[in-house]
Amino acid sequence: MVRWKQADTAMALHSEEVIIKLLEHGFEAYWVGGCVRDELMGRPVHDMDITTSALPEEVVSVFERTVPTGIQHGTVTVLCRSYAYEVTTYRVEGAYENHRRPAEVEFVRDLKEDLRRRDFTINAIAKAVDGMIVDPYHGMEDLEKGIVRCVGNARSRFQEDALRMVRCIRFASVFGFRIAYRTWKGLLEERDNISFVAMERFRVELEKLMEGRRPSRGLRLLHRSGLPANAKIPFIYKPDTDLIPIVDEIPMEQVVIRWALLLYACGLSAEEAHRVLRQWTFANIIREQIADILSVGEEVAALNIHSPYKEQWISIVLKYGREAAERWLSMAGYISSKQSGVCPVELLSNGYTWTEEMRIYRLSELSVSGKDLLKLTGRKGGPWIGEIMNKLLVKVASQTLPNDNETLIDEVKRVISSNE
Ligand SMILES: Nc1ccn([C@@H]2O[C@H](COP(=O)(O)OP(=O)(O)OP(=O)(O)O)[C@@H](O)[C@H]2O)c(=O)n1
Repeated sequence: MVRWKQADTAMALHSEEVIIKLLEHGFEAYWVGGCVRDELMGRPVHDMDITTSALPEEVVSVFERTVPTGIQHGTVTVLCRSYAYEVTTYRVEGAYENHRRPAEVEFVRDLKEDLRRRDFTINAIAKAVDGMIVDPYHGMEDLEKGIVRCVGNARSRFQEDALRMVRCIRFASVFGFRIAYRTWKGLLEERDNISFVAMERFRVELEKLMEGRRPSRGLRLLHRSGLPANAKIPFIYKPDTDLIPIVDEIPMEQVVIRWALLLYACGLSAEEAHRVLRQWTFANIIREQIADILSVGEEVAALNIHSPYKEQWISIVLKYGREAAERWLSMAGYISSKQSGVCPVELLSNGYTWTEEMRIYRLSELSVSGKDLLKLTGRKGGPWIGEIMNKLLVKVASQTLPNDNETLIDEVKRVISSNE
């Protein structure tokens, strides 16, 4: 059994079962692509792709549970226990349609030919079930030197699939690799074809780039490549702001804050950020999470220095939620190391504690209700109830008032009589 240090043990074990079964039926089969690359680099392996000499229908006949994912392009998904493996037949690719996918593929029986049609040398390494590495295009050497290099002619590789140009920059950025001269040259020569790539595919690469080690480098490379302009994507990157390098300092797990900081550094308001993120085809939920962080910042910028800071902060927390508020505090902390004035010092040092100390978040948690207010005042219902209840919520949440019925009724009386 081959030991995979970077892969989930069960995932590796079952993928090996798949390979062995293909071998038992007289076919060749290897692990290939990202899993081999990531294992060699000591990076976590997320999925394990298999390449085989078996034709798609032969793969289907060998396994009990398969899904014909992209059978005309040679890919069958093999289900083994709770794992799914993409098993792709050795192939070379015919003419490409719109620089996106080959109109037809030709299945071949030689692994080296299959590896030759792959994008980069570091992705063109195969691993056999006995652990032997097949690396005809010297991907291991490029891994060691830290180089992203196309297999063979760069222009041809980029013509086949224009997304590979963005992948090239993504790999360079995430791995901290440099791009081979001819590969970069080929990219610049082919960059117009990026317009054939769907925004969703571009965005997925952008997301991976932002989750990587040094997003600022990838953003700079993207800017220099001219790809975003050709893809007609609203690329908001500003090379001259000294805030962008801070994006790299934010932990990868907090990628939402990285995005918010990038958009902030490029001068976008929450509303503009929302629009750009929609054009980039981000899911609603992520879009809102990012824009909410910026909204918190906008509300902080508008705080009234003559009113109690704590209560004003708590009302922002209540409006956008604790997560967005704390994310903004974190982002403001990073920015403050480079730029003053983004957040009042009092808030920067106390914001987390104030937020942590909140005991209630919702009107329903107050010990008075709208009905109590109606009974107490004898007035007709209307928006005034919501206004008073919200004031009470802010005061209780920020611990200016205790959450007991008697105190809150007194406060209501005071507010009404003073017409606040
Ligand atoms: N445009 C592409 C996409 C993929 N590949 C080949 O298919 C493999 C698997 O592709 P994919 O799973 O999309 O990416 P990974 O290389 O595995 O990288 P990651 O998981 O980091 O996206 C790649 O390694 C590469 O050999 C390619 O040649 N051209």
